[in-house]
Amino acid sequence: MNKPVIVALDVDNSEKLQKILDKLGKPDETTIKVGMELFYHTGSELVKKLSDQGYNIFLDLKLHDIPNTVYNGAKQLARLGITYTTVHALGGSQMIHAAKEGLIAGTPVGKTVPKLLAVTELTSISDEVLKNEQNCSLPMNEQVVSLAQTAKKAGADGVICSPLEVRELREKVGDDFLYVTPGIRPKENSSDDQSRIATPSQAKEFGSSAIVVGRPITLASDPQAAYEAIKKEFN
Ligand SMILES: O=c1ccn([C@@H]2O[C@H](COP(=O)(O)O)[C@@H](O)[C@H]2O)c(=O)[nH]1
Repeated sequence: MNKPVIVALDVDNSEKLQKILDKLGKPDETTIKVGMELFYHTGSELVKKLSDQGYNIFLDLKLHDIPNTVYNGAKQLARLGITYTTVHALGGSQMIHAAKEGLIAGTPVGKTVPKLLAVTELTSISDEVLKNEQNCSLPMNEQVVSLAQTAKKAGADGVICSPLEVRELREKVGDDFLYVTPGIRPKENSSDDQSRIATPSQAKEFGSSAIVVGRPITLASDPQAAYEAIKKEFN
């Protein structure tokens, strides 16, 4: 089976959303990511609607709060028919565990519990920012491994990381864990807010379980051709 290319639908209205969805093919073969922009604009009703249409939904709200608040938030998200959701691993093991428990408690009987992915270091964070702004004494790869180990012990199903870290993560954290990787740029010399980037074929070579791609598809002159090319390169 093909590994998912998750399309990040970072748009601010339903018309733009529909235009992109029309290019992506059958809902039950498509995984879409609803992030802050779309969710804050349209709310949970849209997520339920997309789920009812058959899309696999990655709801990426990156919860990060005290464990009790995250438990109750995750419990609400589990009612929306989503496949994946996210927390920040930096929230700590108790918070990650609370998110998982909230998802279990909120999932309707007979439905599958959404997979919990913990964001390690955002793919926009560079080595310099990690050291000089986060004052982290570990190099990026060790910091990401450490956060992934914490997330796994706390009950997460996987992590969000850069493809550049997946090989080491598979060795040190295991293959029984999901490595979902944004920071995908089809051209190696891209320069934008992403920092730890890789091409779809590098992500495949390094062992990403799934890739998350936004602007290289949504801003392409032909989004359908861009999506198909990325799927081909990753699988
Ligand atoms: O570390 C992270 C965590 C999440 N993201 C999200 O992925 C997409 C990437 O979009 P592009 O347009 O391909 O850069 C975006 O929705 C982010 O919120 C991430 O990039 N890095």
